[in-house]
Amino acid sequence: MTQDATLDITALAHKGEGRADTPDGPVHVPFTLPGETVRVRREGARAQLLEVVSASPDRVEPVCPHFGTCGGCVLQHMDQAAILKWKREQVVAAFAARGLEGVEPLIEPTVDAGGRGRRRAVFAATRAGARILLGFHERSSHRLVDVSRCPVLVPEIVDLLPVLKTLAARVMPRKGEVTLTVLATPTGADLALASTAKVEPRATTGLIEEAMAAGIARLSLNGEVLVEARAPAIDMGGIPLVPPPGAFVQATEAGEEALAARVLSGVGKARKVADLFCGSGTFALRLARKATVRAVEGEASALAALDRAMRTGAGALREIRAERRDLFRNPLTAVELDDYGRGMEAVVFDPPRAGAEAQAKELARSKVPTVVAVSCNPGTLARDLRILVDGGYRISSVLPVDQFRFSPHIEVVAVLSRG
Ligand SMILES: C[S@@+](CC[C@H](N)C(=O)[O-])C[C@H]1O[C@@H](n2cnc3c(N)ncnc32)[C@H](O)[C@@H]1O
Repeated sequence: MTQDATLDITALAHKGEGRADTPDGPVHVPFTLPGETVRVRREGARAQLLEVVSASPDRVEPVCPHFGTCGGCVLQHMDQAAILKWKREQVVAAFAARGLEGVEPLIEPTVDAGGRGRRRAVFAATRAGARILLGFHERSSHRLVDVSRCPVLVPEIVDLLPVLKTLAARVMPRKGEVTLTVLATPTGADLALASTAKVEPRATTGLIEEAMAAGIARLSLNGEVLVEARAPAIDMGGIPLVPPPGAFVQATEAGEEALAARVLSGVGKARKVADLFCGSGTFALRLARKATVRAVEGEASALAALDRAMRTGAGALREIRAERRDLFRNPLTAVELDDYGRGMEAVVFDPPRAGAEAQAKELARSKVPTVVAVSCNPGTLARDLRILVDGGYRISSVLPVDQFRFSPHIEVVAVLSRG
């Protein structure tokens, strides 16, 4: 049952939605801010904003015409300095929930790492009658918002939007969507298409010609490279890396620099380092300039890319021993990490959102002097740090990094040591 109401927003919940605390429980209202009084249409624990009756001083004009419908951004109505402060508070709250309150003074101000914009984007495209829609899904919906501009992406990707639409049309299934993963690189875009459509050889030729005419560096379809006009290489601390099609890379260059700088300073003078969940070597390739590195990762294609980058940078790098391993089921054990006194001097881990609980338990039993934890999820990070602290580690610094402007996401690097 819907019902119109006037509510006072008391907090910004972790998904970036305003929250009103009412006698019958919390109500979440997207696009509102703490301190605001708002008129809403309420349905149970959620409500739709109708009018801001009294606005927060942190309220600003959104920069994008798609804001409000497009599910890509949730916080364009909030001043950037206030967003950075709120993101730090999310880390503080996650740590406090695990009994790590004493760490609060060590949590630094959030680094604004939006830089020139996100260099990697994942779009969906679908057919709507005679038109192709390309963009992001509406919030909590399968409907697509057809995006013509986007302030969070680097301009090179925005300029490609019309071409992406025509390329998507060529591989559009009768029903459903095409997924387009785009990475902007200095040599041109790396475009990875995923589609369930059966694509005839003639259509593939047209696809390749059109992509080449648009200056796309590499084009792949369902994981298979169709054409590579130029290697889509990105710089990893001076070493060129060609990531696998559609693979994970840090969202912004500025974000990667901020995370990598803290990883390197956290590791310090350690000369034997493990980089766990290493991907294609964002940290390993930088660490290997001064240390021998054991790089562990679950994805074979990421390790193959790391291997090629290692060979390219051979003269500048020490040994990187790369290993494919499922670190959830089979973490590096305390015995392996310590290797009877000849083991790791530092361990870096950067897991997916689920965190690295099994690995943290092994580290907690080890004698590794320094651990650097990188995370995109403060909740699982706090859980893993609790395990490390209970195992005798001391947290020495915590750096929140914001590379997802206007979103509730936050990355964190925590440095720990044991005496
Ligand atoms: C957040 S990414 C970090 C990658 C890398 N550190 C970087 O900055 O580019 C997480 C990585 O963990 C890997 N991964 C996910 N589950 C894994 C598992 N169970 N075992 C090992 N690696 C895993 C993913 O393939 C991905 O490369």
